[in-house]
Amino acid sequence: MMEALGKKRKGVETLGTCKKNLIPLTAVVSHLSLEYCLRRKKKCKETVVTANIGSSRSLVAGVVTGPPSGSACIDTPGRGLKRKIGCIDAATRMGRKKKIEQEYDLGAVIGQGKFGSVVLCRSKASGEECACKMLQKGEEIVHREVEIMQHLSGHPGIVTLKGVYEDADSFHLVMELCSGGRLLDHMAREGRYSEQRAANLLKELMLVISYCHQMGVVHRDIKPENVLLTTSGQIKLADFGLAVRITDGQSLTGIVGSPAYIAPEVLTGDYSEKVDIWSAGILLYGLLVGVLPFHGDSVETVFDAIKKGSLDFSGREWESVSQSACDLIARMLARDVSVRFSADEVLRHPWILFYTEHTSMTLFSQAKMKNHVKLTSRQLTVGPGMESERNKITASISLNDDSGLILSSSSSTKMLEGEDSGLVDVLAAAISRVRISEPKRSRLCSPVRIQQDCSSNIKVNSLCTAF
Ligand SMILES: Nc1ncnc2c1ncn2[C@@H]1O[C@H](COP(=O)(O)OP(=O)(O)OP(=O)(O)O)[C@@H](O)[C@H]1O
Repeated sequence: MMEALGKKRKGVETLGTCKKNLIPLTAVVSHLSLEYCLRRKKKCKETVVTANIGSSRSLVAGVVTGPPSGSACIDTPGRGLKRKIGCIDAATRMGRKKKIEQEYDLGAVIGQGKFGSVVLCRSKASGEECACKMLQKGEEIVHREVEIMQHLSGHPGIVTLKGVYEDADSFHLVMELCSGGRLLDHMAREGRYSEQRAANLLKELMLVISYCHQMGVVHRDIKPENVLLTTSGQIKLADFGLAVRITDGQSLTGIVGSPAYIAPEVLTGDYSEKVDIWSAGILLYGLLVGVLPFHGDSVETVFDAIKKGSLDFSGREWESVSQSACDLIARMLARDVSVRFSADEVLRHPWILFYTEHTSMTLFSQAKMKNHVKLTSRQLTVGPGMESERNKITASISLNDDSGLILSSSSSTKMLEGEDSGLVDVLAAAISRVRISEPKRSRLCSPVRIQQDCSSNIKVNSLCTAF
């Protein structure tokens, strides 16, 4: 298994040019390595900015952000690296007594980051296979990455950090293994995603992003390279090397991220957690059409496109994409941050609800099969203006006493044979007219306690008290 995975990853890395119908990897990969330059050059010494929070002023720096109020992690700019290393000491007291080699067998390289490699490893005690990220000492960023992974640990959509080991030259971060590879590689292999698949994937991702934001963490590097998959296909957000903690109303500065996915406000000044929504919007765009909206030959031209380029959904590649999907992308890629959707707003968008809510999909399938579904009493009729421009469809939506959406539709045969986007638009628009209650936190984000084996040094959901 260890060898097989190592070989698989090696193969994946060669996917630079693609066969017919596959997405060229370069079309979605963030090949311009901005964060590398910045990490090297600045070692994350981001600008310290001040922001008004109610009556108090708060200092925020990229590396030493203030924690959410009430959190145990309190730091102020000026505390040194030694203080931060205390965090790792506390988290890995047991692990540091032993070298990683005493507890794990190290195997093949399964990934290459810019600051070290990721290898397969197997617990000597339990036989469990994990991934081990090896980072050279001297990168302040390690401490923040560890602290944030601990802070977020326990959510099923986040790679669990199982332990941190240290030797003279490097840190070893032992993480749960995501054998399914990177989302980027799936996109390159499989080509454009269907709307249903993209919506389900985006929903999973947005649940994780929503959780991060609720926990006061901005990831700042959302991209398909950092979305890993398990063997069962569940997504796991990885690489918190650029993540930072933030409180409501605080703003961040410092140009970090991967150029093609960077939000415009990152380039011009203060920014907030909404940068993650922008990056996820770019990812959704890539999932649906296989290219990214803002690209260029150099970092500068990419940044120019991000600042000035407009979204264009009129190309051939968009013909089969529903207007509702385009609407969501436009809301996620709104340059005006005040109107850009939050993670929870994305999750409540009709396009997401349509493809991911059980009632909607059941009805959609029934509509496709029978071309006519009628199930209920209390009718909520889609108005006469709801006829799709692309497909001749009429539909009526009803809401039964159990709040299940009910559809009565008729549509052209042509649409049912292949072009579903019109029906999607009609239903999504209808769904948007139904009052959708505020999602309960438990529904949006239900962190589960991950069982960790006894070799783990990290307590689930423990907060680092050293910051
Ligand atoms: N838990 C894991 N399970 C399986 N593979 C992993 C895991 N973590 C990382 N990898 C692999 O290692 C690669 C590099 O990991 P990661 O992104 O964390 O490193 P990095 O140095 O921060 O990378 P980047 O260049 O994106 O900044 C990933 O793209 C992935 O292929």
